[in-house]
Amino acid sequence: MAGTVVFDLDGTLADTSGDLLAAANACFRARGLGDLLHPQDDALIAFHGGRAMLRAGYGRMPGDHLLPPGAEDEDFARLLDHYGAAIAVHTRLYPGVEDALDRLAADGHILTVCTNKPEALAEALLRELGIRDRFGAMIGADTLPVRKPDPRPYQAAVEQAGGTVTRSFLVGDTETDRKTAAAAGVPVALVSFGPEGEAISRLAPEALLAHFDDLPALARDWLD
Ligand SMILES: O=C(O)COP(=O)(O)O
Ligand SMILES: [Mg+2]
Repeated sequence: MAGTVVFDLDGTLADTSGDLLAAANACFRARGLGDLLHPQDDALIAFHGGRAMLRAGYGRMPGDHLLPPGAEDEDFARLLDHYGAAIAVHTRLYPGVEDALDRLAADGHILTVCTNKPEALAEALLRELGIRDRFGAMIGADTLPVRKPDPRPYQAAVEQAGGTVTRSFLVGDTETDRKTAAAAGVPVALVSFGPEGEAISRLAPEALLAHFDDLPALARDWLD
């Protein structure tokens, strides 16, 4: 019997770090701070989301630089504008994603997305990457009043795609994903091809995913 495979987006299906970091750096430049984040070395920060990037950059400002009140909210809005205007310039699917999605679908599994990216941006990116139609549903950060690690977006992603939570698992890349799966009572496979490599095992996922080629066998193990 088949089941449902739930995918995180940033850092899991696609390396979005280049475009995310470019959007954050545009905000810092607008404040005369220059590029505070490094387009390659800061991928791990990018995968923790827009506000995480802004806070990391602010932490690197010269000691005498003071931000006006409300700067983070203002910059976050600016970041989303920049990002939406250049969402798939550097962004690429990780190796083997499309083959793995083909094989999972051929094995009868339902595929769905649960991301903490705002829904409109996630929709746009999945379309740009040519994979939106592979997924039965897509729940973003603002689709529901709550976001991951609350289990409800996960549950909605499974149920809107026609699946059952008890026969599902999450593929993700961060502690947020680890906590979401635990809250939903399902296993998580964390990718070990990201910036943290195998050190991601510190989060004690039920499995590490070293390459998308390994996912169909894992799905058979866990869901059949
Ligand atoms: O934008 C974020 O906060 C992270 O997005 P993700 O949940 O797809 O990794
Ligand atoms: Mg992620």
